[in-house]
Amino acid sequence: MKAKPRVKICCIASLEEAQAAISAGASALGLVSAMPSGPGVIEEDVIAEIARRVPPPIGTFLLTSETSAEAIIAQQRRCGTNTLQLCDYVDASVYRELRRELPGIALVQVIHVTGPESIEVARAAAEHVHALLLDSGDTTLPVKLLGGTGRVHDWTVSRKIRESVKVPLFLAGGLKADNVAEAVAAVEPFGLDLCSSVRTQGQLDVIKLEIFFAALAS
Ligand SMILES: O=C(O)c1ccccc1NCC(=O)[C@H](O)[C@H](O)COP(=O)(O)O
Repeated sequence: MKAKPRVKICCIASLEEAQAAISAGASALGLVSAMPSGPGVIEEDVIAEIARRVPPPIGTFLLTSETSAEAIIAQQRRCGTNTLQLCDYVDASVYRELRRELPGIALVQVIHVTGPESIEVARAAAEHVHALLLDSGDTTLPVKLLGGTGRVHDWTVSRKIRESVKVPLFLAGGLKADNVAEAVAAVEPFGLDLCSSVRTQGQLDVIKLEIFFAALAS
């Protein structure tokens, strides 16, 4: 029997939400720093507090929209998370600088799956990072959409990406109890990432979390 994918609960807004997500079964937490758009942004001092208090081996992902090595390194040092999630695209030289300056910090590149052209983007990024996260944003809009869209993308493209890269892959974008089984069957990702579907009026909803984890387990 195949192992179930790990679950990352994103848009965590407080220590209480972090503890609720971990109790429900999350392996990793997403902590969203300044973004051009989206509902899940929190202050860096809150991110730092959560990162400090969460027990190992839970992944603490700092979501950043920064694209320069200098800015990303400074932000990771302020926040102290064990993982960096790059929500926008960066130059290859940035990955090299991050690896040199932040040894031990895992790098996860978000690929916004807009169509078959995303396969080559994913292949190139996979050479430099520890994992990819496939999401439904769009970096070409006048105000970039870098996540938290609640929208599903084309999972047949995601599947092709999974088959083209050697690094573990997280699937994100509109995942919920009703579609998680189909998503897992279609893509067979290492991990799942979700935000909107487990919230009610912006707050993490423990009942929705339970329903999601039960659907994944069934
Ligand atoms: O939620 C935000 O404000 C956000 C903004 C920009 C980048 C990422 C953001 N959210 C975190 C995530 O990565 C989401 O978990 C991911 O996009 C899936 O979200 P959803 O489709 O709502 O489940």
